Amino acid sequence: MNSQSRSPILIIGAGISGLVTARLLTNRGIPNIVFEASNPDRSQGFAISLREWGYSSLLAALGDLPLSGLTRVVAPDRDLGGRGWIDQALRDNSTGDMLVAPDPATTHDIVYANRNALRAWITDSGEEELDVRYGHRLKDLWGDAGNMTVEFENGSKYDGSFVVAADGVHSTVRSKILPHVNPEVVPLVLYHGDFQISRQDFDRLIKPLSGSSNILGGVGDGFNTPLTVCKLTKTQAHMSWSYSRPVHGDDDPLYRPNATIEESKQIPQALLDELKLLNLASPWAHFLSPESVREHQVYNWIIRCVFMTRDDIAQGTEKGVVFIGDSWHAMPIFGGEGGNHAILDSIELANALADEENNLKQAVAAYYNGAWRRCQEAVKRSRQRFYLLHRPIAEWREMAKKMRSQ
Ligand SMILES: Cc1cc2nc3c(=O)[nH]c(=O)nc-3n(C[C@H](O)[C@H](O)[C@H](O)COP(=O)(O)OP(=O)(O)OC[C@H]3O[C@@H](n4cnc5c(N)ncnc54)[C@H](O)[C@@H]3O)c2cc1C
Repeated sequence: MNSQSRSPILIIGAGISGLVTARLLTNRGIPNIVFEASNPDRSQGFAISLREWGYSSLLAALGDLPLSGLTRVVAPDRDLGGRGWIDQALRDNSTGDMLVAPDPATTHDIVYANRNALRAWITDSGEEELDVRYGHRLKDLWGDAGNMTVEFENGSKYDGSFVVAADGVHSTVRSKILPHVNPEVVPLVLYHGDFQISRQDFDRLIKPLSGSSNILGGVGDGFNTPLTVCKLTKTQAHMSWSYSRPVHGDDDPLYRPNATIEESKQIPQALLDELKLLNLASPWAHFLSPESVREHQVYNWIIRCVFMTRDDIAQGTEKGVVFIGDSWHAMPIFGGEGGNHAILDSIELANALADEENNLKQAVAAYYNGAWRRCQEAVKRSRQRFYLLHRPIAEWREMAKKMRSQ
């Protein structure tokens, strides 16, 4: 059978996992179509960390591409010849002193990547163009393995052999076929602010502490305030800050698990009041002051975990669906792993589909057999990392003292 006459695999979602899957299937001549709810010009300016085990696997799967080809396109500091390096150091954000110094053995393990640029790089990493249909928000799906139909809010319908649910933590596919699987809100507070400053200000305020690192890590007494570079040019720095901490008691005004998207974009007075009391040193004090924050584009992330049983997965397979990325294992972002597992899922699924093209259910079972334990362990690790990163400052200082005396 030639690839034109085979029924396509229908991929819902053009995030990291959907695009990597589509790219790898397309490179292997397996027909597929990606459907994405948003428009092509959507912007997700912020960056994510790609770990060595994530980006190396991706480069290998794409045909042993060189790392330099990736960093040249996705590194936030690429315009200045940077490679998206981060030093993984943590500083006391009330003094600027180093608490956890960079470990020379691991400082090249992470590449920081601008999300928009990463999506474009994945899309372009092959000879044949990807078939991505933007403005297609999935409404419903039905059928069984080998014979699926998907319907979109714009009224269009498509037939295909199997559905790949790459539609993220709020997966419509999951809610349709496994409505009992609900994301669990993790009790933590996370605000994120986007802002731009001149290169002069960047060099004066941030660079003396960050050096060439694309993240300036800062921890306080049970809270975190990293400053991160999204894009650095000769004249401008597009930056973001995060402020995170565990939830305080039952009436925490900054914990709003039911906030709508619009509410999440508003800046609560309680946030400004709290930031004022943090006693931050420069440069954090400069960017996290109530006056500055009022000028920033602020977003309150509500962090959710998704957990599925083997039984859920088996039911999904019977209904002609395979899950990848956050749709089946969204995890707290503090491990910096979710996007990397989305990449590995996609690689492993594409390999399995290429090996067992005539038996899709078997291919999907082989994929889950490999991915299951990796993803469950990552969810656990990410939860633990949140608590480690938000420990009391006395513990951080004690740890720093011990490390210095070793
Ligand atoms: C603030 C933040 C920082 C993070 N930092 C890191 C990090 O440093 N390192 C890391 O590895 N991970 C990080 N993560 C996690 C990482 O972003 C996710 O794990 C990753 O994006 C998951 O990819 P995905 O393709 O599964 O889902 P997504 O990236 O969420 O993509 C899902 C896509 O599906 C589309 N979609 C949704 N519903 C529909 C529908 N009904 N019809 C059609 N399309 C639909 C969406 O528009 C979206 O494009 C971070 C997450 C956040 C929120």
